[in-house]
Amino acid sequence: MTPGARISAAIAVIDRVASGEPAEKALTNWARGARYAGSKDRAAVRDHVFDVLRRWRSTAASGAAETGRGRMIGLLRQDGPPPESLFDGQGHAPAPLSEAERAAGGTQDGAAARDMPDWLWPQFARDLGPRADPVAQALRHRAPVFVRVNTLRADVEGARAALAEEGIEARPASLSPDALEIIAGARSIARGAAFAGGLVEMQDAASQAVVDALPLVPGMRVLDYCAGGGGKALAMAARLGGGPVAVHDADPARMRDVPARATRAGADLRIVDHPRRDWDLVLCDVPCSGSGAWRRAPEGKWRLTQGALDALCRTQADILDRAAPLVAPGGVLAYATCSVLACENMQAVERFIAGHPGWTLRDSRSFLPGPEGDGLFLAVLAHTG
Ligand SMILES: C[S@@+](CC[C@H](N)C(=O)[O-])C[C@H]1O[C@@H](n2cnc3c(N)ncnc32)[C@H](O)[C@@H]1O
Repeated sequence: MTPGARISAAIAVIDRVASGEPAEKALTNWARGARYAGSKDRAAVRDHVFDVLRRWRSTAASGAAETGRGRMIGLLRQDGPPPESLFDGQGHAPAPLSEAERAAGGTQDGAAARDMPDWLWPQFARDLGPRADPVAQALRHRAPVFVRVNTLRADVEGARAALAEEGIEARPASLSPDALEIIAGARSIARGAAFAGGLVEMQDAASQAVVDALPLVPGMRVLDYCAGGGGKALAMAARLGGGPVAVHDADPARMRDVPARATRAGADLRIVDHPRRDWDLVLCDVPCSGSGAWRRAPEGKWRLTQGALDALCRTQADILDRAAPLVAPGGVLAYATCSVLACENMQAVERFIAGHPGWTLRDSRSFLPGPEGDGLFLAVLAHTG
C-alpha cells in the first residue's frame, strides 16, 4: 500500500470508531477485507488510528472536521508531512484538499488543546498541579516499549543479547533493574525466540517498579487478588525465586492465559477460586480509569465519565474491604492502580485507613507517564492492631 492508501484506510477505520466500534475491532474488520495489506501496512494504519485516538479533539480542530478525513488532515498538520503531499487522489490516496479544507484548521486552548475531556481537566489539573500539563501532553504521544527480563530464565545482559540476535535493540531502563526499553524491532518481540523461551515479558517499566517496591521475601505466602492476565504475578514470582504466587480474579476468564504464561516463564502460579486468609502479602491491582496508561489505551480517555469514575472508586473500596481480612497478622496489603487521579490513589487509601482501624500506610509511590514509563500508584499498608 502507498502512504496515501494507508491514510485512506485509517480514515475509514476512524469513521467506524467514531460511530461506536471499538478500535481493535474496527482494525480487525478492515484487515479482514484488505488481504492485500501486508504486516507493515497494517502496522502503519494502526499507528495512524491510535495517533488520532490519543488526540481525538485536537486533530479534529486542526483538520476542522469531526470526521476521519478531518482528523487525519489534522494529525498530519500536527506531525507532518503536510496533508497536501499525501491527499493527492492518486491510486487509493484520499482526494486532494478542498479550498475550504486548505483554509480551515485552528488552534485551541484549555482541555481541548491537551486532548482531555472537558469534565475531567479541572480535576486532573487540581490533582497533578504543575505536572498536569506535561502529563496530559505525554498522554498525547506514543508510549515507549519495555520488556521485563525474567530472571528465572536469563540475566539482563543475556536477554539483551538474545533480543539483539533477533534484530531487536534494547537498552537498560531507569525505573527497574530488570527492565529493558526496546529501541528498535518492538513489533517482532512477540514472534521471537526470546519471548517464546520466557526470557522476556512485555511489561511497562513503571509496572515493574511497582513490583520491585513490594516487600517480597522468598517463602512468603503471596496472593494476587486481581491477577488478570498475570503480569504482576509473574513479576512477583520472579522476585520469589519462582513462586509460588496464588492468583485470583473476580472474572476467572481474565486469567485464561495465566497457565501458559507461567509455564513459559518457569513460574509457579496457582489459581485460587475462593481465597481464604492467611497471606503474608495480598496485592490488589485494582480495576481503574487507566489514566496513567491512556497512551496505550486511548479510547479509555474518551469513554470515562464522572459516573464511571465514581463506580470505579466504589469497586476499588469494595476490593480493599474484601482483601484486607485475608492478610495474616503482620502481613501487608498492597494497593496498585495505573491511574494518576487522586480519587483512585491516595484518597482511596486515606478513605480505607479512616474506615479500617489498625491499618497504616507503610510506603507509597507515584509514577507519572513519561519517557520512563506509564503512570502508576502503589500503596503498601500494614496492620498494626
Ligand atoms: C488492572 S487489572 C489487573 C492486571 C494484572 N494484575 C496484571 O498485572 O496483568 C484488574 C483486574 O481486577 C479484576 N477485578 C475486578 N473486580 C474484582 C473484584 N471484586 N475482585 C477481584 N478481582 C476483581 C478484573 O477482572 C481485572 O482482571
